[in-house]
Amino acid sequence: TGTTRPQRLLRAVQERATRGDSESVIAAIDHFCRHQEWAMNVGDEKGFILDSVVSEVSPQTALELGTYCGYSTVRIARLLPPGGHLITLEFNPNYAAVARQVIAWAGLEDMVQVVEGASGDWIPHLREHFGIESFDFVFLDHWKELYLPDIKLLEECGLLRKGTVLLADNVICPGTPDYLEYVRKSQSYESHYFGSHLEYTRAEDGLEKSVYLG
Ligand SMILES: Cc1ccc(Cc2cc(O)c(O)c(C(=O)NC/C=C/[C@H]3O[C@@H](n4cnc5c(N)ncnc54)[C@H](O)[C@@H]3O)c2)cc1
Ligand SMILES: [Mg+2]
Repeated sequence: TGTTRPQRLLRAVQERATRGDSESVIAAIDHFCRHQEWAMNVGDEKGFILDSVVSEVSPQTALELGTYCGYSTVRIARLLPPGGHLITLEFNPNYAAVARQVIAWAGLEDMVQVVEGASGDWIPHLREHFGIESFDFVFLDHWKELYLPDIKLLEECGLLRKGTVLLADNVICPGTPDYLEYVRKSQSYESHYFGSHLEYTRAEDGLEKSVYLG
């Protein structure tokens, strides 16, 4: 029983990145994924688009669905404004354990809450548990067939407000057809597609930014 890929990714961060330097943590993960082992992080090319949307929204409250190793968690948290906070949901305890260490290595543990459990179970309890009124920004990067049910649940729980920005990874590859159709057809969303590539490859992929209109 050797190590898992997330554990090897964490070791690469601890060996190559400088504690407290989130840019070096991001660079260490991208290097690991390009030169050692591909992993399903949003990556540097789509990460640049993620950065620009997060900077534009400058969210006080942010939610991420699917932490995995914490790469996009670090990308988002490093750009939060003073007082900003990111809740990230991850149901695999092994991934959550690695992500917590990656986030801590980047020195961002005070801005981030890694919550272990399934999004469908947790979303109805976020308000009472974390005192969240609504989210300014939501990043979707978990199982692709859960994107649609989970934003519908966020709507039903009143956790979206006029202007909440949703950003969804992988809308082309692996693809999220039912989610795309919904946000592009619904009168409640204003959607825009940012074309890019599947992380660390030349395959087409992209991010869909959808603003909730209430
Ligand atoms: C055909 C094909 C295969 C793979 C790819 C490549 C490719 C590229 C990508 O950027 C991808 O994001 C993916 C992808 O499958 N991502 C799924 C990501 C899951 C993470 O989220 C966690 N999780 C899953 N459901 C939940 C849930 N309810 N509540 C909380 N956490 C959840 C899991 O525990 C994982 O931490 C795949 C491209 C094409
Ligand atoms: Mg993804």
